[in-house]
Amino acid sequence: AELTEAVIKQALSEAYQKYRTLDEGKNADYIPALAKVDSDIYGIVLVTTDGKVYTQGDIKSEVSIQSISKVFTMALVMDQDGTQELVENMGVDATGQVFNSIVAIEQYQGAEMNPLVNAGAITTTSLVDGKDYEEIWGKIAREYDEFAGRELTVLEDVYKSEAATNQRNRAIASLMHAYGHIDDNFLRATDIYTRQCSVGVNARDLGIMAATLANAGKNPVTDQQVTSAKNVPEILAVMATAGLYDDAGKWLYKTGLPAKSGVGGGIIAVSPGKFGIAVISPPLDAAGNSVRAQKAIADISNALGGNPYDVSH
Ligand SMILES: NC(=O)CC[C@H](N)C(=O)O
Repeated sequence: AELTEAVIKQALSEAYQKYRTLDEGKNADYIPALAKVDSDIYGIVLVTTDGKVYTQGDIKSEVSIQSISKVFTMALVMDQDGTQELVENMGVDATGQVFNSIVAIEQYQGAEMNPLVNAGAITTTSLVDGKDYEEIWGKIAREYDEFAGRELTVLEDVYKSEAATNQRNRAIASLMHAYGHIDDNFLRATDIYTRQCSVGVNARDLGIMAATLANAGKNPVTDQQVTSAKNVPEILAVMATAGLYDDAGKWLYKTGLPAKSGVGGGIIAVSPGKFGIAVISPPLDAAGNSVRAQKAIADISNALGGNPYDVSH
């Protein structure tokens, strides 16, 4: 199908209606504040690489970005240090394990994994240069703002709730320190990581962030080059192999799209050169991926010929 306005609107509206009453999955509850988020929030946003924004449902409610943030800190570190740094530190391979796996760290002493699982992500955050917490946080926050095209804020209740209950992530950071991947500031890195996960985003923000990746690192709404174009194929490769954790294979099989989920209920997906798409819906499946978001994105992308491996249309 050609990507006309009518075709896009139709695909969004069909997927929105089809899954509105779906009653599967449940909110993440290992971070207490997430259990309290309204499970009925449901919004879909598709942004084309020429900057047109299409929306359905709730595009105002903010949820915490959670693991989707990992993609944008990865981009920041690639711009700072070049693209080899991460490969040499924690690697760019799927773990086949849950996102906060300790087994995956033990297996190769913190190597042979990737920046999109907790161990690799906290390590990536630890690599952002800066003289103190404030300077490092400022760089991360600015990067996210530029991807979204507006100033985002931290959801302080989510931050406090996770900071009080993130013993497991502190253990992960400590192990990554023990294996020489993170320096002595591993607890500060964990705290900054927790803060980055608590940034509030609505479906529109996530759609624009995804479209910036679809558009070679240039935000198609603000026209700002946010990250170097040469980083993007490498970021998308890691999203394809590990963006939906241990279900990344199933997802890629169905859609062909590099994507990233977060336990706040958001998923972004990228059809390179065509569009970015995002859905927010908090109830998750057992792997920690939004149930409605996976279904809606798969339907919409397949209706629009978004799968880069499918050249039959
Ligand atoms: N998968 C996720 O979204 C996890 C992010 C969450 N902040 C954690 O570290 O556990």
